[in-house]
Amino acid sequence: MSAEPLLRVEDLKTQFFTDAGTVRAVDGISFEVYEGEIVGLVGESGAGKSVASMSLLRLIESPGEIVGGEITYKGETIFGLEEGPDGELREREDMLTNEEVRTRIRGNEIAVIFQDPMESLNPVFTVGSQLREFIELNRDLSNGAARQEAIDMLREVGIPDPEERYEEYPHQFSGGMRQRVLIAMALACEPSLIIADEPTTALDVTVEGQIIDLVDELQQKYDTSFIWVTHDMGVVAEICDRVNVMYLGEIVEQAPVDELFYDTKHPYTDALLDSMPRPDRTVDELDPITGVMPEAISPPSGCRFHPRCPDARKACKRIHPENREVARAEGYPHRAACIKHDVFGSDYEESVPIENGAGADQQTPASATDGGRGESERTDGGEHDE
Ligand SMILES: Nc1ncnc2c1ncn2[C@@H]1O[C@H](COP(=O)(O)OP(=O)(O)OP(=O)(O)O)[C@@H](O)[C@H]1O
Ligand code: NI
Repeated sequence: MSAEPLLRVEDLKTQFFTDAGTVRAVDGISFEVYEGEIVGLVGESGAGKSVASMSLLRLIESPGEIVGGEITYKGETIFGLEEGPDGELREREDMLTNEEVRTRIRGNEIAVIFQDPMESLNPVFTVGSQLREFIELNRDLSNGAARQEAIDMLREVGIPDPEERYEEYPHQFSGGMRQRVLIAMALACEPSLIIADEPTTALDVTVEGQIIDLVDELQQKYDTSFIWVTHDMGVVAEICDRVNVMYLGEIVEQAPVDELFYDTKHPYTDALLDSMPRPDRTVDELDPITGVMPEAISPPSGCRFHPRCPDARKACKRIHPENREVARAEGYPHRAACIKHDVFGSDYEESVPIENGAGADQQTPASATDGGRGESERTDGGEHDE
């Protein structure tokens, strides 16, 4: 593990101010991406994975806003706040301007691949011309040189007959082929980091496997770092070096991938793993995670997972744990936000178990159970605006 991470995210908070209330979509997440590694962001739908990804490139639009935290990329401040003379938070002086993020960072340094290639490809232009124009704009190449580069890139990502396919339109490509084009586009400017938001979710399993193999191969060749967003633990196992598990806007566990699978420290990760089909288990043995994830608008008190957690005790309703280092593996921290671990020094052991599962009310919002989130204790002792 090299000294300085490529990307450092600290206590990032992104909220949406809606008529129904404030959606705390990303609620204080911290993680790093080192050079050449593939870091997973995994969790159920609504966990905040996409909002977190978009925040990294400052692509959040109104009514959404990054309200706190710090994003540092290669020593530059993509986002950072400081306290002004009047005590109000303001953007830090060294924070990159919108213009700088747009021209210097997006595409050139950090590229994004989205789930639906049709959102990123224009149906009325040929695939080749779009790729060529993108390369021309970003790399200062002549039209002819950019065209050749585009064809080479199409070949590189495994598009057969790239000269002919260059002249075709996006609808003439299959889903998997379109996703390959987006990978070519992401790689075209040789970025140091690619954020891939569920890029294989819409594909069938065989094609998904092919795309994952391709990314693995390209990653080794170019040494590009990736943030890989997915809800699929199988994909995580295939591709990630380290993993962040998200639940309701928070990272609840973070570890190198083998460590996460074989020495799981958070009950939510356990539940995700149990709900995943595996070769050593039959379908009947699959345990769906009980209950549904509550809304990010009114998260439960204490540990946000406690209403669905098989290990939950009364203390879990009260204490809101931060993601704290509970072990080390392969030179990296293994962090978990669960007070059953000794490092939290909580009264978990003496606390009475809560009935979850059959018969128990899974979805009781905080307000109905424990007087609301306002009464949660934080384990980090820091000040929190709850
Ligand atoms: N524009 C918006 N306005 C209001 N709320 C939003 C907006 N975009 C996202 N959210 C909310 O933010 C939370 C996190 O959403 P996000 O899309 O990041 O989840 P996700 O983990 O990417 O889920 P999925 O797997 O379905 O893509 C959700 O509660 C969602 O409803
Ligand atoms: Ni998403």
